[in-house]
Order: sequence, then C-alpha cells, then structure tokens
Amino acid sequence: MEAIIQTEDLSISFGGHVAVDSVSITIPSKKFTSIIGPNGAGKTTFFNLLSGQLSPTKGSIFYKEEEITKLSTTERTRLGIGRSFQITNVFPNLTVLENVRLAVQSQKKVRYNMIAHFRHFKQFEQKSYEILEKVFLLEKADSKAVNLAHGEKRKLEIAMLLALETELLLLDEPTAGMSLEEVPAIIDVIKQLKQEDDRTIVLIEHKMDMIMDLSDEVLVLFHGELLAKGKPEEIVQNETVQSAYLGGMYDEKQLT
Ligand SMILES: Nc1ncnc2c1ncn2[C@@H]1O[C@H](COP(=O)(O)OP(=O)(O)OP(=O)(O)O)[C@@H](O)[C@H]1O
Repeated sequence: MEAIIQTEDLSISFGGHVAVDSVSITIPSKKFTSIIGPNGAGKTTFFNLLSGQLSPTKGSIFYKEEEITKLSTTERTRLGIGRSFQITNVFPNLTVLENVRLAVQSQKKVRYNMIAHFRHFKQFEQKSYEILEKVFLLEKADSKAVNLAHGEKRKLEIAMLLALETELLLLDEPTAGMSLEEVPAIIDVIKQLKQEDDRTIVLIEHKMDMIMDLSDEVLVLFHGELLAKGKPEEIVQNETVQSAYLGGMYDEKQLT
C-alpha cells in the first residue's frame, strides 16, 4: 500500500515532558485513518508536527518519500498537506462566499490585477459555490462569516481547506464544541469527502461511533507513544487499548 506520510522515531518534548515519544507510523494514501487516544495522549501535538507548526526534538517526517521535517507550514501546504483549524485567515466581515473565493484564488496564485480579476472572477465564484454545496453551506453563501453558528464556522473552515485542494486533509476534532444538532451535518461532510477517493484523510476524534463509521485504519496514541494500530473493529476489541481508556487499570508492564 502506497504511503502518503511516514514518521520515523518522531518525538517532541516540552521541558521534561515527552508529548510525542518515538512514533513511527505510515499513513496509507487515499485511505481514512483516525487517531484516537485519551486526553493529553499527544494527538494534536502529533498533528502539529505533521503540519509543521512544531519542530520535533528528534525523528523525521516524509511526505511521498521526500523528507519534510524541516519545511515550514506554508511549504507543506504547498506540497499538499492541509490542516483544519489552523486557518486563521477567515475574514469575519466578508461573506462565506467571499472567504471561500479568496481561498480558491490564493490556491490558483492569481494576484489582484484588474484584467485577470474580471476574467477569473466567475470561474472562482463557480468553484466556491461547488465547494459550499459540498459542505452543506450553500444557503449561507451571502452571510457574513462573523454571523455563522459554531458548526457553520467549522464547515466554512473545511470549505476553505477544500479550496486549497490539498491531497492530505488533517482534521482535528471537527465536531468539537458543537451542539448535538450540528454534528450530523459535519459527519455528512466528512463522509462525502471520504467518498471522493482522491484524498487521504486523517482524523483526530473522541467520538467512537464516528471512528467506527469512517475509518479504514485507527492509530492509538497513549502517553505520546503509539499503543496500537489496526482496523476499527480490531481496535475496539484490543484489551490494551481498553485498559488505556480505563485509565487507572492500565498497567505499563502489559506493553513491554
Ligand atoms: N506547547 C506546549 N507546551 C507544553 N506542553 C504542551 C504543549 N502542547 C502540548 N503539551 C502537552 O503535551 C501533552 C499532549 O497534548 P495534546 O494536546 O497533543 O494531547 P491530545 O491527545 O491532543 O489531547 P486532547 O484529546 O485533550 O485534545 C499534554 O500533556 C499537553 O499538556
């Protein structure tokens, strides 16, 4: 199976605390991989290492077999690694459509110039509408971003991520902080992305039903280490994983 991203012995420490500890994994291309683990297991830190927001204390990261360990976040995005919720360039006073159009435009690297602007405008707008339809946000196209509900903002972030056309999508708890009514819409968006098999998705989630429903493979982090990996049905049956989630009952000797 072709790997899109690979880590070797990847570690990061904050002070004396090892948040990600010698993690060597392979994320298969065009598959849906989920990363689970109890609070503080190192999941978000691991994503930050993949996307370039943090530099590892040791170890290496490879994207399509090229080493990217020292590349910046922008360089990694350009290569095809897109991370949700790092998008800070949502303009609150622009409409949803305008925000997505700017993201489409930035991906096409078209700088502002009167003639090019008019020529490309319709094309960018068309693409933006298509993306908004995909994330079930079409009816909010003309609303200002600032006026969106929490779940809708998350959908806008996913829309902007899609506009960047990255091959790899790193989604960090896309349903976190949402009301129960908002969750199904985001799950629908992610399912739809999964069906478009030209993308590789890596999802951090706590909701096990979502993990079971969407994942081809699940990686379990615990205390910064890779505790287990396998198909979702194998992971839920894995006794070591169950013990880790039960906290106090976990015995480190079981792993050695
Ligand atoms: N910038 C930082 N400085 C110091 N410690 C950090 C930093 N970032 C993360 N940590 C620590 O690293 C550990 C892993 O945190 P991380 O946020 O990656 O866990 P997580 O698995 O994503 O947790 P959650 O499921 O609660 O989001 C935690 O103990 C956290 O306090």
